[in-house]
Amino acid sequence: MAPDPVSQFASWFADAVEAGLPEPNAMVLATSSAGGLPTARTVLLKGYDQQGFVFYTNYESRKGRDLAENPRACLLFPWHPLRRQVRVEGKVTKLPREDSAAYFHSRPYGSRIGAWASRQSAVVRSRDELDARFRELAERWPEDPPLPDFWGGLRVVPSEVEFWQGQIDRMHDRLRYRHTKAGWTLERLAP
Ligand SMILES: Cc1cc2nc3c(=O)[nH]c(=O)nc-3n(C[C@H](O)[C@H](O)[C@H](O)COP(=O)(O)O)c2cc1C
Ligand SMILES: Cc1ncc(COP(=O)(O)O)c(C=O)c1O
Repeated sequence: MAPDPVSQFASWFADAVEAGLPEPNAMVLATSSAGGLPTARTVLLKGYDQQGFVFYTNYESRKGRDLAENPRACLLFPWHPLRRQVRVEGKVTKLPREDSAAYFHSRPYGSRIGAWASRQSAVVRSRDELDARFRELAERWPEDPPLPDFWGGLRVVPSEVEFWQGQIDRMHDRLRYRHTKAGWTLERLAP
């Protein structure tokens, strides 16, 4: 195992890509409201480094509202064909606007209009209404829509990262990194 979880993640992520897993960067993001109600959904990992794990979303979506009132999250990478999973826990911070803008402008035009057209997680009357909103916004910005102020990146800053490897007889390997004042400590957990 690597001395820190991000280096170890890099190695397992490379294995997931190499193995040809569909959407190896898909991860389940769990959040909870201030009242303690948990929810989970899939998002795409768009970057990671020693600072943490980054994804992009609508800040006013259900997950966005959860994270505004309770900025803690758990990420789960379900790499079943490799008999592996990785779980990341930590605090969540917003990306600087310039970083969100750089990513937003790298997205296909339609996805950028889509971000504007979708009040993510709100109830919509019909598919037609959604499509009309898309067309209206595409007319407003025939090219280069700006970054919406309600959209951008979030970073999960890891405090614990667990690497799980399936083994025979359900005697799996579970190795957990925990951030302490002294740096990262690595512990083995019972399967
Ligand atoms: C494979 C996959 C990847 C997804 N990636 C994202 C993403 O990166 N960002 C995002 O906002 N929603 C993404 N979604 C949609 C979310 O799962 C979810 O439906 C949406 O963000 C609204 O979630 P919420 O109402 O809990 O906030 C993805 C869905 C799937 C199935
Ligand atoms: C609503 C939504 N936002 C953001 C993303 C992130 O990916 P991309 O920036 O590649 O569209 C996805 C991916 O499925 C998505 O469904």
